[in-house]
Amino acid sequence: MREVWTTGRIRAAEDVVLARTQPGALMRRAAFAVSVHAARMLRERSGRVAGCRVALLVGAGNNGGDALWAGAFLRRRGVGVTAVLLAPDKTHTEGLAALRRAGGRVVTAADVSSERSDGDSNALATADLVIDGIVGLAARGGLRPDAAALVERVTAPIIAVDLPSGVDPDTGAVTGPAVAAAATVTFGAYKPLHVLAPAASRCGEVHLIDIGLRPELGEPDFRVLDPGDVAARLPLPKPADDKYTQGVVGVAAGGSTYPGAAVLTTSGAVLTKSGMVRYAGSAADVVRARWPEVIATGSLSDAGRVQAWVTGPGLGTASGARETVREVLAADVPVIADADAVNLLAAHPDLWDAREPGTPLVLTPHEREFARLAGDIGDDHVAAVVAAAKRCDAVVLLKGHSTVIADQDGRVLVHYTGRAWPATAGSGDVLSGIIGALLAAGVEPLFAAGCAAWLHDSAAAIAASGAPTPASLIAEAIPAAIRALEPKT
Ligand SMILES: NC(=O)C1=CN([C@@H]2O[C@H](COP(=O)(O)OP(=O)(O)OC[C@H]3O[C@@H](n4cnc5c(N)ncnc54)[C@H](OP(=O)(O)O)[C@@H]3O)[C@@H](O)[C@H]2O)[C@@H](O)CC1
Ligand SMILES: Nc1ncnc2c1ncn2[C@@H]1O[C@H](COP(=O)(O)OP(=O)(O)O)[C@@H](O)[C@H]1O
Ligand SMILES: [K+]
Repeated sequence: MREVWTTGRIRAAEDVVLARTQPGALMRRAAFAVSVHAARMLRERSGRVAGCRVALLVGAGNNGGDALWAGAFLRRRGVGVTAVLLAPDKTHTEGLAALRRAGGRVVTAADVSSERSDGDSNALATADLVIDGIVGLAARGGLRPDAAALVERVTAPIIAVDLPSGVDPDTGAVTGPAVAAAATVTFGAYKPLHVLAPAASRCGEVHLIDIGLRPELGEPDFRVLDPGDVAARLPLPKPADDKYTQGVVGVAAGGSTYPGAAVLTTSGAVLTKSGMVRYAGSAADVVRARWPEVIATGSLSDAGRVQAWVTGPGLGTASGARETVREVLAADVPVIADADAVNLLAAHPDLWDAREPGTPLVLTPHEREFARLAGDIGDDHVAAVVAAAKRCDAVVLLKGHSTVIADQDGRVLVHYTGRAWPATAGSGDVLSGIIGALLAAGVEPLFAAGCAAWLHDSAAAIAASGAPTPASLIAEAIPAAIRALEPKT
């Protein structure tokens, strides 16, 4: 499980560690790691390290200090290094002295922008690699114009120190010009921007360097599940199981207007776990035709017992749909409410009263549904989802390029995909079915949502395999996504 801390928490831990270490030791350790990754990138891209040229973009603070020290270490390996200073009066003193001692060159941003053609002012044009030390944890807003102008001139790959400059470290928002790095070397802990869209897509591969902060960090602000975490929670049939003991999933979705939603949601449920799936609604015939093993009935009252209900996809918002949501919420089993069920809950506050207190509820809005349910999402998606989860007394999963999930206790999981294959009509229906299957099997709601987001993305990647894929094929790839996890049977 990858653990993530916000910058305030990281700063506090740094203060403790700084107080007991030699001045500058932490920075040198961080910078040395940057130099190692920079050298590796140089070797991979040009087959050598000595003789290559590296330009450093150096801002006003310690992030610039890291870049300067990294430059000094690279000089020792025979790299030609030129530092481009954005704030010559505020440049990190020891870092600058170290680079100069090592034989590095130093120019100002103004020199580079003046288009002179001597070697130093050409540093950006001739660099094999650029190290971004403009701004780190202190970053606020997009790059300022002088920094943005410098970055615009870069053609070589960029290695970002701690984070790509110009992105918001705590929200991952990108509100102005920002660096797009080929790789990022970060220190002490992952920060939110490394796993939150859109900033995460500007990091390249992220390398975490231990600088001794972990013991001082405490509980993480949020977590990212890895394949092992998902595999450990997947419900697989045990020798003593029968079709009922594994938890029966009920699907109350779709209908005569949107029979496809009924099929896609049911597919997600059928393919995620063994046992039984029931369907209740006016698309019963279509569902039965696609999945003969599903027990399909025309109405909820005939549906029989289930251990979790999935509702919302393709349901519509007419009075019949409202009654379906009300009945499902009153059923005293965990419920996953998606799409129209979210819209109905937003539009008809009385529906909340139908819910049995304490019964798990997972809400899975996309951004527009979230806005109807809980107001404008703003830049800080994690804070907005945490607040909504508390207010709704539910697990809330916000869909998107990074999926953000929170429960009513403030625990947060984030899934960053880095691929956009699931952005296709009906894929949310499949996700609902997966969540329903995991809820029915007794997986804790926060992790049912988290594992489902992971499985869904993995199934989409397998189905797509480099070309666009429809939601039906995402569902069909669920077994392959599960097999790839090699869960213990
Ligand atoms: N603490 C430690 O032990 C260790 C810390 N380490 C390193 O320190 C980094 C944090 O350093 P930091 O706190 O000195 O600030 P930093 O991020 O360099 O910002 C510098 C200045 O940039 C400016 N600025 C702000 N926004 C901007 C924008 N959008 N565009 C352009 N400029 C902008 C603003 O200056 P202003 O111009 O407002 O005076 C700000 O003060 C951390 O990320 C890690 O790399 C490692 O060495 C490990 C050990
Ligand atoms: N840009 C994106 N990158 C990756 N995944 C995305 C992106 N946009 C949407 N998704 C995912 O695709 C699914 C879309 O769900 P949803 O919006 O409910 O679609 P539908 O209602 O058509 O089924 C969600 O799982 C969401 O997280
Ligand atoms: K940076």
